[in-house]
Order: sequence, then C-alpha cells, then structure tokens
Amino acid sequence: MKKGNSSSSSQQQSPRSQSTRDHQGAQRQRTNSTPATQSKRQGSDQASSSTKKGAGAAPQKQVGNHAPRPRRKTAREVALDVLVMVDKHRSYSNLQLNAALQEAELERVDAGLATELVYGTIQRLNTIDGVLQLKIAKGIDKLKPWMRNLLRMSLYQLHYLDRVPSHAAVNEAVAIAKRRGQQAMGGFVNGVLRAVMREPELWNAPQSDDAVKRIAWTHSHPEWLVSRWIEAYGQDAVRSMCEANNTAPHASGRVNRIRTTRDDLLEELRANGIDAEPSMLSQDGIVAHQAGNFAFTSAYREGKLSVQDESSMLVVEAIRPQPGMRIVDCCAAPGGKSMHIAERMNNVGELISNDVHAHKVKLIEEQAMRLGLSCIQTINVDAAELSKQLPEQSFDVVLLDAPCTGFGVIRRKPDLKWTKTASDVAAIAALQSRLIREAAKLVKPGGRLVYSTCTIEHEENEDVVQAFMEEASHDKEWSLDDSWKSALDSSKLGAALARSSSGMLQVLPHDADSDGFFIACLQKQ
Ligand SMILES: C[S@@+](CC[C@H](N)C(=O)[O-])C[C@H]1O[C@@H](n2cnc3c(N)ncnc32)[C@H](O)[C@@H]1O
Repeated sequence: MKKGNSSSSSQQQSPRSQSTRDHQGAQRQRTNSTPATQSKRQGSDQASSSTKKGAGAAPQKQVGNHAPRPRRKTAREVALDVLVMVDKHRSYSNLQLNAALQEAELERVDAGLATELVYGTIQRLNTIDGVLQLKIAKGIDKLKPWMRNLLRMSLYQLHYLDRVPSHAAVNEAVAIAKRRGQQAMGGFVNGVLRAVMREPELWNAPQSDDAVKRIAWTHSHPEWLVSRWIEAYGQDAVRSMCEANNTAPHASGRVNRIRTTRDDLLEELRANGIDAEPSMLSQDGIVAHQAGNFAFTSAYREGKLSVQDESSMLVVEAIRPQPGMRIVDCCAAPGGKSMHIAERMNNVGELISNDVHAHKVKLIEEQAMRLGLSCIQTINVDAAELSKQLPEQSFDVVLLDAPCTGFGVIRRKPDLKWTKTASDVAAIAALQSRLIREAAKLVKPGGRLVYSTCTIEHEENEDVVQAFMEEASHDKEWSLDDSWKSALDSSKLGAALARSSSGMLQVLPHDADSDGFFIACLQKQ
C-alpha cells in the first residue's frame, strides 16, 4: 500500500483500492470507439489464458511439411510491444493497442489484461519512473526501450494491480527479459523489481508543502498541467480530477430516436444481458457499468444506438435542434454530434457536416447511413474558409466542436498528458480563435453559435469565447445565452453549473463520471 504523506482523504486512499477499480475498469471499455477502430477489451488478469496454455513456453512442434507456427504472444508481450512503440515513436496508445490486439488475436481475458497494462502503465508513468530512477544507477533513459517499458509495466502490476500476484508479475517479467535479451537480463529485471518490492516507501509522495508536486506524484500527472489546473480550479478539484483521469470510463451510448425509444432500447439491451440504465445527464443517453462495448451489440448494428460520452451529448441542449432547421457542423468527424443533431431534427431539415480530412468525412457518411439519417450532407473544406463555401448569415445554428488538446478525455487517452505542452495549448487556442470568427459569419440574425471542446483549459475555452465577444462590434451583435442550461440536470451537474460563467458550461471529469467538456452558446441579435 502506498504510504503517501498527503493530508487529503483522496490522497490517502490505498492505491490498491484505486487499482481494484482501475482493474475492474479493464472489464469495461476505455474508449468510446466503434467496431472499426476497437478490438475486444475485456478480461481479467492472473488467469491469463495464453499464459495458462504455455504460450510463452516451447515452440509448437512441426507437423508434416508445415512450417512451425510462430509462438503466439502473451498478453504481457502484446502490452510491452505497444508501450515500446508509444515510447519510441510517440504513437497514440489507443491506435497501437487496437492494431496489436487485432494482430495478436488474444482471448478476451488476455485482451483485457493487455489493455489494462498499456493504459495503466501510461497513466502512472511519472510515478513509476520516479521510483525506477531510484533503483537504476545509470538512469532509465540509458536502458533499451523494451527493458525500460518491461520494468515500468511490471512495477505497474506490482504496485497498482491487486489481482496480479507479485510472483506472477516478477516471473513473467523475468521470462520476457530472458527471451528478449540474455540470461543476465532476467537477473537484472528480477533484481530491480525485488529491490523496489523490499522498499514500499519508495512510492511515498514527496515530503513537501508543494501541492503541485504532491498531486503530480500521487496521481501521476505532469507538474505544469497540475499547476495550471490548480490556478484555474483549486487544489481540491484538481486532486479529484486527476484521480478521475486514472479510472476507466463506463460504457455510454445514445438512442437513435428515429428508430426506437430509450425505454425499448434499454429493454432490448437488458434482454441481451447488458445492465443498461438511463443516463442521468442526457435524456438520450444510456450507460452500463459491466457492458463491454455497445458497438458490438445488434442494436448498434441495426442503427438504434451510437457510442458517445454523456458530456458530449449535452451539446444538443445548447443547439436545440428542431425539424426543418438549417444547421452547420464545422468540425464534424467522426460525426457523433452531427448524428445527434439530425436525430433531434427527426431527420427533417438541412444539416451540413464538414471536416477538413476527407477520410474522416467518410466516417460521417458511414454513420449517417447506419442510422438512416438522410438530412445530412457532407462537405470537406478547411473550417477557416467555410464562408467561401457556404452562404453567410443563413444558418439557424452553427456548431464549432473545435479541435483541442483533449485534456478532458485523459482517462481515454492517457498519453495526451505526457505528449502535449503549454505551447500546444497556445497554438490550438490561436486556431480555435480563427475558427470561431469564421463560424460566426454563417449564423443568421437571431441564430446561435455553439462552441464546444473536450478540454478543460481556460485558454481554449472561456478565453476564446471572451476574446471573440470583445472583438469590434461583437458585443453589440452577440450575447451569451444561458437559457439552454435549464434543460440540464442540476443534481448531477451542480458543480459544473456553479463554476461556469453565463452562457458557458465547463464539466470536469470528476463532476459526473463523464468526459471533461466545455460548451458555450452565443446568440446573434
Ligand atoms: C473534436 S473533433 C470533432 C468531433 C465531432 N464533432 C464529433 O462529435 O464526432 C474535431 C474535428 O475537427 C477536425 N478539424 C481539425 N481542423 C479542422 C479545420 N481546420 N477545419 C475543419 N475541420 C477540422 C478534425 O479532423 C476533427 O475531426
């Protein structure tokens, strides 16, 4: 058990209890992705089926003239390969993992373990590295990437995962080291891991009054981010938020109301053994705590259901789509919000869904086809030049769901916290400012501009909106519209509503166990 020095109750929480939740999280989904982009991610750990079958043991015998089949990778080897790729090439962990799981054809239980090891190790990276540095005299940067990541992944199991027995984690690590290196490599790994196990106090948070350092260490976030967030939201909120960023999200989806009702969908899912419940955040949402991925259900295939986070469903409350409206979604791919808007329009009216990437526009079209939404037309232009393509002042609502740093979705994409920098925030905020000005040109008098992001950075959110409002004549032409918030459930979103300025909503990841998300609604006079 970690013996932290923090005075907060959340920091005193045993990493074991945290890890139990983390690990159970592997039974659930880490991303709200669809079958095209996600492999099965369920499973437990120690009963790793490939391990039991001796997948890590002797090569299979040659039969007849057939060449011997290559030995199948174990869950830990799959996870290690993904971690090495992410470390060496800064690849996205979710994409690498999906590709690796598909190639390895692991059984469900092993795919779950590999998923947990990849996400968990990346989530806890700076704490694990801090401990490793104390035991590796030459420093971890001098280690070969596979060795560095093998040690990281093994320490993650030893410290954060309840259900992996220590001897299993150490033995597996030693076996992998021997296969990848030489006999001596096994000894080195054994020595480092056992040295850390002998000194559990290595994991203690720094003895410091500095809240940034303590939170960054305890919840494994970069200090620059923790420092920024404390300034924006205060210590308590940041501690809770960082803790939430290390937990796995539950499954969440959205009913397609032109195909079925939420009650009928819930009944259908329950009949198929899924413990689906209505979302407390969105009238169109459903959630499930033990489900795998909604995208593998027949309801999904039949277009009755889409995979979407609950926070992101709140955007339609600001848009308030009605049949017959003309709406533009400036940055629409892969299409989650466009589909939601079209469903609320009852598929009547005109929705133009744009994205700058042609291959992503195809994803929008595929979703529209699956859901039977014919009111959507796609276009493929840079949103900074949309007014060259579309008539100005002619749309009831324009949605700018802007590209952003994604710091609201760290629980789904933990690598974001290690790869993005303060200058990335500034650069993306500059782009967002250009895009909001262009999007505003399309709104007709009396219409609305809705700006949203899946980040929690003031610089990308409130500051972009305020800067737009303060530009010449905008304060006379535009006002912040707060009326849409009356549709929100204050019992779940009370904290978010209390912290948000007029017309805006900032949801943090720990508010309602959903993604961090920002929405602003601007009304044109
Ligand atoms: C936050 S995502 C949009 C998610 C989408 N609204 C949904 O609900 O599924 C931002 C999108 O903006 C697109 N994008 C980035 N820069 C753009 C630009 N200059 N013009 C148009 N689209 C852009 C990206 O390709 C990405 O798909």
